[in-house]
Amino acid sequence: MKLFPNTVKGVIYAIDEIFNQNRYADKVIEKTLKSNPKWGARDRAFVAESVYEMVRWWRLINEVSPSKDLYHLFGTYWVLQGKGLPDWREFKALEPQKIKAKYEALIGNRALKQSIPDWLDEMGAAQLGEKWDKEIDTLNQQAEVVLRVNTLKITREQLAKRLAEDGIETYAPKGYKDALVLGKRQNIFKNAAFKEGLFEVQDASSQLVAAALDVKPGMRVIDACAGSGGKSLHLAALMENKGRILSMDLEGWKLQNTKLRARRNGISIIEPKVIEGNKTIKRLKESADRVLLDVPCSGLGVLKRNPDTKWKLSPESIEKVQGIQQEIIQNYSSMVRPGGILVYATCSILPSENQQQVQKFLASEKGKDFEMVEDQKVLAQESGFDGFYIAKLKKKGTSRDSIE
Ligand SMILES: C[S@@+](CC[C@H](N)C(=O)[O-])C[C@H]1O[C@@H](n2cnc3c(N)ncnc32)[C@H](O)[C@@H]1O
Repeated sequence: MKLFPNTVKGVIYAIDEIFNQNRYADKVIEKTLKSNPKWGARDRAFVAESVYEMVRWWRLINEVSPSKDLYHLFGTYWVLQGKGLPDWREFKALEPQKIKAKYEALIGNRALKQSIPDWLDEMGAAQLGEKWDKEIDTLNQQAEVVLRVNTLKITREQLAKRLAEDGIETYAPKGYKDALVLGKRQNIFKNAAFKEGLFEVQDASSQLVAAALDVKPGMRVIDACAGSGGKSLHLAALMENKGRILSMDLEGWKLQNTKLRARRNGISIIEPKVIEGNKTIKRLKESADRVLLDVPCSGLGVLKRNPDTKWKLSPESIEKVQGIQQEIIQNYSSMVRPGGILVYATCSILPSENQQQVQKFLASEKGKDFEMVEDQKVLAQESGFDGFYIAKLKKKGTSRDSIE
């Protein structure tokens, strides 16, 4: 593959913004692509992919590169990809053989070779034991692009056919009834089928969350950490757009996105509600047949698509989010009616954010009203998709599902 000075310059600019100005990788890439409208599809793909991969392998590249010069770091990344360097002045000081030898000498140092902080390697090994080695290796691979078919508007077969007519090949992964995986990475948001609300982009593991709630048309459902509404939209489709979904979050701007997405999806049963403290929760006591707690988490299960997470996390930030998770399950579980179902989910692979939180809740005063139905510990190495945790709990008492 040939390198071009202007796109490499774009990559260097983006890396500088991310690591020296502390900006988010996805936002920086979006801005870089926007300010270079003349780049073609291949140039854009090259820039986006190179930036994400350099972010992913940042620690390793820095270890192996002869200096911190951004062109040297890019060149080192390029050599580690097994590619040849052009005869540019910026790459003169780089010796590919030396770079490769330095890389080979890292054998046995997992944190460096997998390009993660030491503390994360220690935490992963302590919590996942022998599964950690393969898990971090899998989480360092590129994510596939997965669509969730909006079954309110189209079937999976029909959507696959429609996309194939546009030259977009997909396959239907086994065990995920509404999912389609793209054969090749591309910007699918540009496709007319997206604008018509025929699908959303949502990882296959994430699609297991709404499915775990076992919703029926007509139910009253609360999605208490709804964010921009990924799971709310899925729930609405499973409910055939009948019943009521209260999509709640602390952040109003995220719920605005939920509203826009619901409109595109042809959904009318979603009602956004900003949480204004405990009184909002208290007012909804025992009001829902189903409550989803898709709680904030470390995001360690989705490192494939958000590689910069590992540079932003710390042991302290993980401990802090664990406190919030326990607070949410303790307080928000009160909204489930007797006989109803509570689902606790994270996109983390750490037991301390997952089963240990649920066990702590079940052993507490408020948890005494609940029993575990089942939980799914979805590791990336086993699923082939993101890492997730999904626990389904039932509130004791007689079920009186409010199907209208
Ligand atoms: C994992 S994200 C949710 C993703 C979303 N469910 C989706 O499928 O797109 C967690 C969300 O919890 C929200 N959050 C954080 N603390 C909260 C709290 N105490 N109560 C409710 N929501 C909270 C965050 O704003 C964030 O949107």
